[in-house]
Amino acid sequence: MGEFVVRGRRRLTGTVRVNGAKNAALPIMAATVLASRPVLLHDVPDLRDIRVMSQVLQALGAEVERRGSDIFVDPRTINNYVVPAELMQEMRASIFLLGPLLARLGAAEATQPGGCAIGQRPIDLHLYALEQLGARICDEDGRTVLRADGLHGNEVHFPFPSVGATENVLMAAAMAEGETRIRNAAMEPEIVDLAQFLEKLGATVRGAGTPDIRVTGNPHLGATEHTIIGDRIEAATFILAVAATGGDIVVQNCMVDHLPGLWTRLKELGVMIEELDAETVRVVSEGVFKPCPVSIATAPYPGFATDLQPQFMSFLLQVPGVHLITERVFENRLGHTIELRRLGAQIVADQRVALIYGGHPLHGTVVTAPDLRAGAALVNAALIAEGETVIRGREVIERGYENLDYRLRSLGADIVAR
Ligand SMILES: CC(=O)N[C@H]1[C@@H](OP(=O)(O)OP(=O)(O)OC[C@H]2O[C@@H](n3ccc(=O)[nH]c3=O)[C@H](O)[C@@H]2O)O[C@H](CO)[C@@H](O)[C@@H]1O
Ligand SMILES: C=C(OP(=O)(O)O)C(=O)O
Repeated sequence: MGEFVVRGRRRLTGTVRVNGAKNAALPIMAATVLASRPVLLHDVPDLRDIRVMSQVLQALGAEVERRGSDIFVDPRTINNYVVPAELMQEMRASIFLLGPLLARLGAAEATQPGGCAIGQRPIDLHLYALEQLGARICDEDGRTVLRADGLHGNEVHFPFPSVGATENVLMAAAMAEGETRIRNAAMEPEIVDLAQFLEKLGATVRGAGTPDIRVTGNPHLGATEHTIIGDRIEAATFILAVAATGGDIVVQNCMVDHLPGLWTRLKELGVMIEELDAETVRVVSEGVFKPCPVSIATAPYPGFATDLQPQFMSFLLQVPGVHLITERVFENRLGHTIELRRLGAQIVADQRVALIYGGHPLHGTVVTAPDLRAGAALVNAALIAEGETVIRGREVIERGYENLDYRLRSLGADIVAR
């Protein structure tokens, strides 16, 4: 198991460019199954999940090649509808293959997906949505098997705006006959990016980014090139790091509109955020805050992103006051509170709610990343802690952050990977 070693209390200065978003790239890579000719994707981060998705596509019969920060996919040779069980276990995003495979080959077969252990994460909404489009679903020895004699547009009404289920049905609907209406759809920027990719392939998608999406399918989707949007969670992780440590950084390829809840809260606390242009921000912070209680609750977009909740908690450790964080999206996403306490953080938590007593000094120790964003939160906390912190489980963090140590070092942090 690899680790990061951080010596904290360094001011961060310089410029960092945000990579393409993992959570936009993964569904778009799955959607290449729908294309009838080769697809070129730009700005795809080189992360383990992306490599696993490439392996899945290859196992299905596609030709996949990384060319620098691009990924080339030739889906013409896809002829297998079974997602290998060992690759399914590697990541949650393998479930994205169900919709595209069903649409293209009339069948899809998969086992339960893996991914971060932050809750039960069932796939019932994915299956419900695909069933509405004509899938027949059965369970065969723990494998979920879907079959369809052609998909047909229909109404899909989600009881909860699941990001992954919205993406899965969007992809299936892009090739289905007729119109699909998705009600209570997820509105995340990654959904909009997927919809734009599907439009470039030849589907008609209206309303992506709102709760009411209409898709008119096209059985003969073509080919395209597409640049993946900047990763809003990665951008915010860097911004919260400098807000807490103090410093002055410029963040490039940062979609200002994609982080609605964060700006107001940071500005209220005295962090200066200057929009240099639509994709570049300058963040200046003293790293010293007046007492100010903060309360946030995570929610689907445009609410406060659950993928930022752990990093925001680390930041609040630097702000004097009693703060409240409520995790509403996943039922088990406060695992970092135990590890943050090892660093001296004063936090009281149950499964969904945490009270953070901010403004107390942190001191370096050995901690373990329980999941991806929790691991990023530990790195950020180590940046403000006195002395040396060892963060075990580097691979877990590198699922979502490419070259994190190198990029933080370039901003002046004392961090090494080993
Ligand atoms: C690869 C990717 O893009 N991952 C993101 C995606 O995950 P993912 O697509 O898995 O997240 P969902 O929006 O589907 O899940 C949200 C909630 O719905 C529940 N649920 C979901 C599907 C289902 O069929 N049944 C069900 O009950 C989940 O258990 C969870 O409690 O959105 C999450 C919420 O913003 C983010 O934290 C993840 O980083
Ligand atoms: C939880 C995440 O990813 P996944 O859904 O792939 O587990 C994440 O990106 O924070």
